[in-house]
Parts: sequence; C-alpha cells; structure tokens
Amino acid sequence: MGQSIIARVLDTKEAVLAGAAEKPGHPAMGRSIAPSLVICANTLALAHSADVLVDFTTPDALEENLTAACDASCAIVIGTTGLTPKHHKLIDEAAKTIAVLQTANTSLGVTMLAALVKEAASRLGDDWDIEIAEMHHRHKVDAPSGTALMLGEAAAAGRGVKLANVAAKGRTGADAARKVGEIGFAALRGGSVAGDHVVILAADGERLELGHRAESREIFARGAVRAALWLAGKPAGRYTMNEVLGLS
Ligand SMILES: NC(=O)C1=CN([C@@H]2O[C@H](COP(=O)(O)OP(=O)(O)OC[C@H]3O[C@@H](n4cnc5c(N)ncnc54)[C@H](OP(=O)(O)O)[C@@H]3O)[C@@H](O)[C@H]2O)C=CC1
Ligand SMILES: O=C(O)C1=N[C@H](C(=O)O)C[C@H](O)C1
Repeated sequence: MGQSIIARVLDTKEAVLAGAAEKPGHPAMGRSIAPSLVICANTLALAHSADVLVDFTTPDALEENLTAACDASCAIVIGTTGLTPKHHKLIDEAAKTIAVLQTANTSLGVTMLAALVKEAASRLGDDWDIEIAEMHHRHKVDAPSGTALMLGEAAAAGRGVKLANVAAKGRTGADAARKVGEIGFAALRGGSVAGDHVVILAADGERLELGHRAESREIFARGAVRAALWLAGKPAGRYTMNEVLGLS
C-alpha cells in the first residue's frame, strides 16, 4: 500500500509528497521515491514536515506513528487493520489533540456498502441471519479483515447490539451450530485477491447478498489520498470516510 499511495500522491496535483518512512534498518532505507526524496526512518521529522501522515503499516507501528503525529501536531489517516480495543483507545486519546481519520477501508464502494448493511440489518427482523465472508491475497496477516469487522459493526449497529456480544469468528468442531442473533465471519485467503466482501442476510426461503469487490489496490490508495486532502487543516477530532465522501 505504501508504494500505491506514493504513486497516487505523485499523480495528484493538489498533493505534495513530503516523504516516506520505514522502520530503522529496513532494506528499503535510503531508496529514492521522488526527486530529492528518499525513504527515511524518522517518522517524527516526517510528521513535522507534513500536513498529514498516512499510516498503512502494522498495529505495532501504528502506535509509534500515532505518537509521532501527536508530538508534531500533524493530522493522521489510519488505514492499518488488525487493531484491538487498546489501539482504538489510543486513537480516541490522540483525536483530542489532532485530526484523526481511521478506517479499515478507504474505498467509496465499501463506505457505501456499510451504510446499506446498517439499513438492511435495521429493517429486516432478527429472523434474518447475518453472515460476512471475505477473501484476500495470500499475504494478508489479519483475519477477519478490518473491513469485514467494520461491516459487522454496521450490521450490529443496525440491530442495536454490540458486535463483541454476537460475533462468531471461525466456526469449527461439532458444537458449531449457529446461535440466534449471531453475526458470523468467514475468511478465505489465496492468490492476489485485492479484497472481496459479501454480507449475507439469510431468512427461511430467501437470501439477500450485499457485496463489494476491489479490482485493484489502487482504489484504496485513491481513497487514502482523498481522505488526507480532506483531513488537512481540520480541527482535532475523530473522523470517518463517511464525512470525506459526504455520506453522513
Ligand atoms: N484501509 C484500507 O483501505 C486498507 C488497509 N490495508 C491495511 O494496511 C496495512 C498494510 O497493508 P499492506 O501494505 O498490504 O501490508 P505490507 O505488509 O505489504 O506493508 C506494511 C508495511 O509497513 C512497514 N512497517 C512495519 N513496521 C513499520 C514501522 N515501524 N514504520 C514504518 N513502516 C513499518 C512494513 O515493513 P516490512 O517490509 O519490514 O514488513 C511494510 O513495508 C494492513 O493492515 C492492511 O490490512 C490494506 C489495504 C487497504
Ligand atoms: O490487507 C489488505 O489487502 C486489505 N486490508 C483491508 C482490510 O483488512 O479490510 C482493506 C482491504 O480489504 C485490503
């Protein structure tokens, strides 16, 4: 994603690339990314020289990058997934002093899909079972995907329940029958799939499927740069793609 986002920034006339950081000792250190810009290890210096930091890394790296953004009073777009409640607490804390936009999926289509899922879950009764399936490339480390969890949150919000109380992740064994009200997740991994998600609402005799297919990672980079441009100069607070895309 780092490379896709750099390419998108360089291709966007309203945006200027301030630089890019990798962790110290990384083999890419010092590699040229644009005229007179090389990959560095100093995220704090980068945050001081930028209006917005864009983080698509790992949950551990996010913690460091969030600290750098706060120390430099720089806004931050967070696309990293695999976040835990601890990370969300840190993000809430950071959002008291800087502008933070966190989303598991920067695409327009998935942002719209989440709104549709919430609506469907709120209008269809509890006799409609909700299951979420996703497929990603063979290198993805976290499961279920951040997007699947975000869609689960949308469905749970539509139902007026907390996802943590109804989520069923990775059913297996002889005692895996579906419980009433569960929101189930299934994660498939293989090949070079950029990101497929389908939310299935199943009742007796009929099934509604709401889904999204990312045809390339370029859509996420496009959304991330759009989010960064939107976030620049915003007051401290926690924002979502809904605001960027005018969906709320
Ligand atoms: N919100 C969205 O729309 C999307 C989110 N994602 C999420 O973005 C994240 C990254 O995805 P992807 O690019 O595919 O993953 P990769 O593993 O390809 O890239 C992660 C990069 O972060 C680097 N990194 C790790 N630690 C640090 C650090 N301390 N400082 C700077 N860089 C660091 C890694 O280095 P190294 O080479 O050493 O591993 C690697 O280059 C994932 O969580 C993914 O789920 C992905 C697509 C869309
Ligand atoms: O790791 C990926 O590739 C992706 N990660 C995000 C997620 O976990 O939902 C977004 C997208 O699906 C691609």
